[in-house]
Amino acid sequence: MSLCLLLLVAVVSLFFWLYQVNKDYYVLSFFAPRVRTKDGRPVESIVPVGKGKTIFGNCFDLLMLVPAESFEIVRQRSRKFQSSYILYKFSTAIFNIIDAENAELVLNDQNLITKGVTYSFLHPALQTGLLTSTGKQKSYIDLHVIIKYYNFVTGKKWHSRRKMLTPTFHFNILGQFEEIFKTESLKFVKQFEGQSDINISLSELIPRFTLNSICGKLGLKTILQYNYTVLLCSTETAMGVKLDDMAEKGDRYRQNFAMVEQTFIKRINNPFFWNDTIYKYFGDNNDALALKAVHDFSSEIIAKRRILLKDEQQQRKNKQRFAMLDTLIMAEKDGLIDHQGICEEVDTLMFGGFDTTSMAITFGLMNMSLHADKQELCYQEINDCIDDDLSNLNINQIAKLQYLDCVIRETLRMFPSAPVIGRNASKETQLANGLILPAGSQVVVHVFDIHRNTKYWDAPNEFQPERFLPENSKDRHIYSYIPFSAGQRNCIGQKYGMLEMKTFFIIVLKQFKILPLVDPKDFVFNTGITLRTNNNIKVKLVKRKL
Ligand code: HEM
Repeated sequence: MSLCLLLLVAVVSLFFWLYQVNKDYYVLSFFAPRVRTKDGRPVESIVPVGKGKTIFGNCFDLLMLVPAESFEIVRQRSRKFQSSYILYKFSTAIFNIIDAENAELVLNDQNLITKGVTYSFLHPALQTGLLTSTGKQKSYIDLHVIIKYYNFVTGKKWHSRRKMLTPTFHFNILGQFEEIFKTESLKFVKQFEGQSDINISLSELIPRFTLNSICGKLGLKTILQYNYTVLLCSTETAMGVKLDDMAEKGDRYRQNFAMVEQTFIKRINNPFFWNDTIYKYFGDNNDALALKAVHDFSSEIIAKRRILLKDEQQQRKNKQRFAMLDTLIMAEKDGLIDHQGICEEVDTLMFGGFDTTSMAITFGLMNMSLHADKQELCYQEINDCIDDDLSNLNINQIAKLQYLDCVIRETLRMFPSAPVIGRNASKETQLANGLILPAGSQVVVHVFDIHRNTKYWDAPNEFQPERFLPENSKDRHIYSYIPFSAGQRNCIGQKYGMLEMKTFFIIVLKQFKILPLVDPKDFVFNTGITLRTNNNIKVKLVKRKL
């Protein structure tokens, strides 16, 4: 009897303790520390808190979903809440941002420059290069969870790498790379020589162009000279000249990176797999071979560039090209970076540089195909500014193409290559809206939703490049448009990417009219590292009469 009483007291005490603890921690969501407010108001008076599918908060909302379903669920939440919102997932509070005001707060907060916990899923592929690093790495097991956070304290590593690489993206330096973009774009159109019209699969062809361009920027122009294989959508027949050894490796690199991305998505959707150890033993992680292939490709690039650089240094009188990889190799000589560091930056720049621009070019060509009138405006503007022999195709002339700029911007608004940006609150962070995010909270900026938020954009699903004309953008919140992110961790390659895309469009539009072959209404988007669709995006190129 007395034992029963004792047990009852113990159970009641336990429940009472859990009840008390639950005020500060979402107990059933594996003790997620709760977001608080500065003045003690309920959090819900500032932002809504999403109810989960189970009693475990939002832990299992995305479990077992395919990437297309998880992409749609996130969009549904935005439509439902119509404002930024909080979720509780597996011992973490997640502040989801879908408005410009909160995006501004977060992207400019010094406490929020550390990347989100999910970026650590990219560490096997990219290690801690510029995109994923912040500073000195310290991992710890939170008392009440088994999630490993990457809490970067000093910011030293990221700062020094950013400082090292920023000069290679300087506007004056970019001008020198215009030649690579021009050469690669001309190679792209040359493969269609002699054909009056052709259906092409952009999803296949464009990534080859952008991977080749970034390898050029890394300093590999001379070893990645190859002809493209033309993939005819109708027959899927490979036509053209045999790819050389390096080109095949480039294709394999892309395929292998796609496998690495699959792992990333699997881990995002299943909170148990956020823990490296659990994933190692219970996840079907069969991406070791893919990772090896990805790293072998970049290692080969580095090794080849080391040899080329040695030869070039002996030959060249004055430094003409400031290749990115050269900068890293030089810094290695000065003891500022080691071979491992060079590898992680090369992996990061290749990853950051080819997939983002290839998605933007793909959607850009598709948009032009669907809007003949806008395409014609671009074509007229290009003809007015750029001579047919491309002799004046340079950075200054390109800067005059205002409408083309609007078309690219509008494409990146509708289809942001990086649809999500994630941050980790390295310590307790108070936001100007009154919210207090506990240390370890995750912040997810949904760029896709901000770009389609009706608060800033009329008819957001319509392609209207004119929105970006200066007279139409002056009253718009700056953070309502953040395809390249903003603040300290903004995209280092944005000017490079814009120049590459513009050069490509100029050369393609000068020679071809672009006709539609797909309807975006049929598109099914997927959760991914970059914006993904299940659909093969195609257009028809019709030779212009000169
Ligand atoms: C359409 C083209 C591009 C888009 C839309 C884009 C978008 C972005 C975004 C949104 C971020 C922030 C990511 C985050 O905070 O998680 C970012 C960062 C970054 N991007 Fe880009 N990017 C593009 C092109 C490029 C190119 C061409 C390169 C390299 C040649 C590049 C290299 C990087 C790097 C290294 C970072 C990390 C910067 C840092 O944290 O200091 N990106 N990019």
